[in-house]
Amino acid sequence: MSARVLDGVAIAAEIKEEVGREVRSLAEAGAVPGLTVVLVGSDPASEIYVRSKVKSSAELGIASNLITLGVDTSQAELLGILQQLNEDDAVDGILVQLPLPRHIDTRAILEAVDPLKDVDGFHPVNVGRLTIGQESLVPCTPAGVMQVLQRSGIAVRGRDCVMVGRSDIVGKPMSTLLLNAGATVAVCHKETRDLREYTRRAEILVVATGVPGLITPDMVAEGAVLIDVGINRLDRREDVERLFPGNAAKLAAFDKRGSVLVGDFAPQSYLRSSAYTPVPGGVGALTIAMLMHNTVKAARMRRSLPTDVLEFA
Ligand SMILES: NC(=O)C1=CN([C@@H]2O[C@H](COP(=O)(O)OP(=O)(O)OC[C@H]3O[C@@H](n4cnc5c(N)ncnc54)[C@H](OP(=O)(O)O)[C@@H]3O)[C@@H](O)[C@H]2O)C=CC1
Ligand SMILES: Nc1nc(=O)c2c([nH]1)NC[C@@H]1CN(c3ccc(C(=O)N[C@@H](CCC(=O)O)C(=O)O)cc3)C=[N+]21
Ligand SMILES: [Mg+2]
Repeated sequence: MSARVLDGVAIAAEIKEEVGREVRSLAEAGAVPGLTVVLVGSDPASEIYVRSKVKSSAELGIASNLITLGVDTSQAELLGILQQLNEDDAVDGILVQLPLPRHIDTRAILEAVDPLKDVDGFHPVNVGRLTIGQESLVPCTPAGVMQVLQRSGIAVRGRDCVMVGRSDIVGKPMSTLLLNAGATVAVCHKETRDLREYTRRAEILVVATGVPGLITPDMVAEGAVLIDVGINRLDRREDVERLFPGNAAKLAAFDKRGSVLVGDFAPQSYLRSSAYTPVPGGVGALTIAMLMHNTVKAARMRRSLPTDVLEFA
């Protein structure tokens, strides 16, 4: 079977186009949506992501603001900044980039963001609302996966879905969205005794573990849809050779940049699928598009404007 590549970049571009139209109509009504990103410390990966969020905002006409804080910022200082942002009427969306330095209690910070401005969808109020199927701000990566499925004509209702990973930011909200959409969902993790027993049964297999090449062809049902959320940077040539035997393009990419990005699926498993999301260029591209979507949604919610015009998450 020849597998279809689900082009995350193209789908993200389509969504950004739609969100851009919403931004312009809000701006005409005098309500330019505003997004503030808070970055504590200087993790290089976080700096890249944050820059790309600010750049996308600018492209769409969202007023973005980046607050960069030193790695020694105290939890109390960060809470004080969040309180100011919660009260600032020009700020529709607040995102605190994760991971935070170890001396800061991540949960305490996520709970300090006004749920109406919580564009990550990580506040317990939004988690709860999602669970009971009420309108909420939905975590960007899982919401992006639902967009990929929907816009690629892949039905979810009644299908057997397996989610590998149970984190609060990807695995759990992803399994909730699939369940709410009518799928039968199994959620697997490190303590799952026989992972293959589950993955082999999946018609739609979503994997977010951060383990490069975890899912091998023997773990995939013929014709399954594979959604690879994992983003792993390989910086040793022998790891690239092991995961991509005979793949000249990946090796060339490695030799050019000194590292490559890979997902959680061994590439040979794609051959058994009917469709799959590549890494890079798959789910990752959707995350930022959905952040832009959530910022506009937050702007509309806070002004009691209808959100159904853009309700696709
Ligand atoms: N595309 C995007 O936009 C995004 C991509 N990511 C990427 O997705 C991946 C996951 O992120 P995140 O959810 O934050 O990661 P976490 O580390 O928080 O969670 C990983 C999950 O995978 C499970 N897991 C790990 N190893 C195995 C294994 N060998 N077998 C079965 N389950 C396993 C863990 O199980 P247990 O709970 O038992 O420990 C855990 O539930 C990462 O690669 C990350 O970079 C993340 C966010 C956005
Ligand atoms: N509060 C918070 N919210 C987040 O949403 C959040 C976070 N913290 N911390 C880190 C993770 C990771 N994340 C990604 C964003 C964009 C890409 C992305 O654009 N990926 C592209 C390009 C990747 C590249 O070339 O480097 C791709 O996969 O094709 C990936 C991953 C958001 N996260
Ligand atoms: Mg912590």
